[in-house]
Amino acid sequence: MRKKNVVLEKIPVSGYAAEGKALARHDGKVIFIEGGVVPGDVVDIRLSKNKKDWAEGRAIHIHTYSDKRAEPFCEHFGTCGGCKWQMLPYSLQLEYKQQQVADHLQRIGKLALPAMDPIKGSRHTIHYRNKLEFTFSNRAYLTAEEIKDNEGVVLERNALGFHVPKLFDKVLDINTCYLQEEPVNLIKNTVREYALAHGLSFYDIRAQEGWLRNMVVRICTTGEIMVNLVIHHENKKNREALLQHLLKTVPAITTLVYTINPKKNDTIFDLEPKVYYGKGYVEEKLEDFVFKIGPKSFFQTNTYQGEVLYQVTREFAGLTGTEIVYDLYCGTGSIGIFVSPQAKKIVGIELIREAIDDAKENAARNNVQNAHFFAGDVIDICDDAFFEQHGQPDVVITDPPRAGMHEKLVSKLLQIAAPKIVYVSCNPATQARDLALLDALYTVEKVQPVDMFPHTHHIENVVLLKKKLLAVSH
Ligand SMILES: C[S@@+](CC[C@H](N)C(=O)[O-])C[C@H]1O[C@@H](n2cnc3c(N)ncnc32)[C@H](O)[C@@H]1O
Repeated sequence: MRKKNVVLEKIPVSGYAAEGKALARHDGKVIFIEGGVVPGDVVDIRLSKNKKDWAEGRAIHIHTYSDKRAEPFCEHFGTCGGCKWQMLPYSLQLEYKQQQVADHLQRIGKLALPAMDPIKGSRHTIHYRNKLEFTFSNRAYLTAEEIKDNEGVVLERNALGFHVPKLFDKVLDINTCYLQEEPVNLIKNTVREYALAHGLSFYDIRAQEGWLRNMVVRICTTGEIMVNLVIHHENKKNREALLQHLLKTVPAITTLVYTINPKKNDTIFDLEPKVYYGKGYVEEKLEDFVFKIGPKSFFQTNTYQGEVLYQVTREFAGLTGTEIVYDLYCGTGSIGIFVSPQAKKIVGIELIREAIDDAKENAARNNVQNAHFFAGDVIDICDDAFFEQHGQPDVVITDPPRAGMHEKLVSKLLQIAAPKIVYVSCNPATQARDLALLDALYTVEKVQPVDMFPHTHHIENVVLLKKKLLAVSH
């Protein structure tokens, strides 16, 4: 019998597998390990799954620390769910990500790979995000040490920070976060201190009550800053006092909005943010294109690497000005708009209607006249009549969500048989699965991973597919 809850002792960690889990081999099995370990560490692992060929578990003790380790820079490392790879030097993070992409394409996709260029690392390894969402909670997460060191002391249980992984009702109070540039920490700490000093209630997710719920901060490379404060119900006096105090303390804020959310869930997409100060949106730049980002708009969260990603996509598309380009899963149309000067026509398709409204507005703001955007499910929209009406694509750019492309869309792409497909993916595993299906008609010509999220295991990967020259039998 293969027992669970077995502890394997003194196992050397050898590498990384998917989803940021570390990897070891023992007794003919592959062991996937959680718990922030690094290749070169020697660890004890408590197994939670134990199958014939593989097992899964958590490192419970480190006997020997790898000489590959780096010193984590954040005081919240280990508890916070973000930046989980701080214990790895950035050069090694990139090496493992590159390896992951190659492994997925070869193992899942069973593909012969062209020589891969090295992953494009991020110019900024901290302060690279333009958007963060902080959560207010009256159930602060306290570490075992905090509880032990403060015996008999009543600890502050109101927190403004991030959800702790796997604990839906616990929020880690964040002091300094390195994901966004200043003055974002000043904004967060100003709001928290004011709320505590004035007895404003922090949300209780279990009881579904409390006034302050979330705060979303966007900081752009243009210098513009937007804060969206999400409150449970209107309280004009408290709201105005808090927002005025915030503006006075942080005059760099260019627009301040608030959203009233009395619902059980946190999504604000079905709510109307109200502008308290400024124009109600911010503007972000990618090369010479300017994008309007409202409180509900989607935009690549790492602007610097978003630009690099789009440059790779444009280079792979190899446009000459004569091509009809389909931009599938186009979001707010940013890829299509970015490549539009080099194309004859852009056809963008996206499920979310509001994103398509933004795409149209962004096209108009940038004086792009050859881009056309359509709201709906790619599977429903991409039928023969649609291609007939808008033209057969010379290049298809596809950028699906983590789940990858629907099989029906893959079949349609095989039927349409555009000369080139540029596949942008935030999940190399589903990308590899889709590429295996496309292999019937396409060859992988180029592979370029781009690191959008330093200190995390997340990988973005761009693949250029070219239609095979199939032998014609007479
Ligand atoms: C990874 S994002 C791509 C965004 C965009 N290309 C960009 O660079 O900003 C994936 C997009 O696919 C959209 N989406 C998801 N399922 C879809 C579907 N079935 N049909 C059309 N769009 C879909 C999502 O709303 C999301 O905007």
